[in-house]
Parts: sequence; C-alpha cells; structure tokens
Amino acid sequence: MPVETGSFRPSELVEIVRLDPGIRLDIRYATANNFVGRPVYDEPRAFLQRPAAEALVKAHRWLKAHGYGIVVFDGYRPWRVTKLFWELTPPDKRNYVADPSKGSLHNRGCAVDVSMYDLNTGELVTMPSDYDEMSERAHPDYTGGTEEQRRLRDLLRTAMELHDFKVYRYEWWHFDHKDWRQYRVQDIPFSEIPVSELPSQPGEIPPSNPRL
Ligand SMILES: C[C@@H](N)C(=O)N[C@H](C)C(=O)O
Ligand SMILES: [Zn+2]
Repeated sequence: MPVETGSFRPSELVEIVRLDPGIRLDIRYATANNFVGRPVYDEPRAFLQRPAAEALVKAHRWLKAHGYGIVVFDGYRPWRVTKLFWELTPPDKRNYVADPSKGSLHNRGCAVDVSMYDLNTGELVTMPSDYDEMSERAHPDYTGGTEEQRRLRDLLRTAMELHDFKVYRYEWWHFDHKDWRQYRVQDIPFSEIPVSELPSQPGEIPPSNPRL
C-alpha cells in the first residue's frame, strides 16, 4: 500500500443503489466476464465516498430527461485488486490500469466506471468500445465508431462533468470525483465496509437542473 502522509477525511463509503435504486449495476469484476477472466470480487456491489455517490445520483437524474440512466461497472476498489490488475496487464497497456505504488482513485472511493442504459428498452447502450477494452477506441476523444456511439459517449461525459466528475483521458467510462485528494487509499473488502448510520433517502438529494 502507498504510504500517505497528511490529513484525510474519514471514509464514508455508501452503497450507490441505496441512494437511488434506479442506478443499475453490472459488476463484471464479480463475474468471469472481465479482462482478468475470473471474478476478483466476492460480491456484485458498488460503493463510493458520500460526496461522489451523491454527485453520481445527480448525474443519473440529469440523464433521465435525455432518456438514459446510469449503469455502474465499478466504484470503490480494494487496493489489492489494483495491484492484481497492474501485474496482469502488459507494460504497453498500463495506461488502462492504475499504478499500485500510487493507488487508483477507485481505492479512495472517488472513481467510478459507468455507462448508460436506455430508459425505454432497459438495454445497455453501445459505446465506441467495450468496457475495459484496452485500445484507442476507449479514448474519450476517439473519432471512430458511429455518430450515435460518439453521441452517447459524449452525453455520458457531459452528465458526469456537469456533476463534479472528470473523465480519464484513456477511458470513456472512468470518471474521477473532484474531492479525491481528501480520501486515503484503502484495501478493505466490501464485506467489511461499515454500514452508514445515515443513508440518504432518494428525496434528500436535490435534483440537478435538467436544462443545463
Ligand atoms: C481497470 C479500469 N477499469 C480502470 O479503472 N482503470 C483506471 C486507470 C484505474 O485502474 O484506476
Ligand atoms: Zn475506472
């Protein structure tokens, strides 16, 4: 684990679906359908630090007016999983995984991997690349693919960037929350994450302005 000095906020990891059950999960790291080829999580769950989780709920509600909802592939990720990803990824593809000597922003509970589903059909949308595809098609500025794929990718980016997230320059699905510097790298498994005493109810998060 990286040695981190300085002061940090106490961790308050919240389970995303408790804030808004309309946010869907597709936790491929709890299945064999991921770039490792086997499950690396015991449970298909997703957590974020509270400010990031609340911002994600606002992005999801903003997207509603456009006919889409958020699908989460991954949120908080224990550090040992970042270390495993790094070890299994060829050196020339390591732009697509975080260096464990620094830790991933996922380890701080402040990064989230997301896509969108169509509110009418319930289907996951098609983006210019698959999730975790380690190629230039994954880059948020990739100019290939279809116009519709790029429109969807750019709509997701707009929704997230209006709500305090920043896209990662090599992955259209990876977004960092602005508060990431305030939280430490952690390695606790999902089963040991304390249950928050104060789960926000859906109505407690003010709606974002859908006209923005
Ligand atoms: C592994 C991929 N889904 C991802 O999250 N990559 C970034 C760079 C990370 O590991 O933090
Ligand atoms: Zn990510």
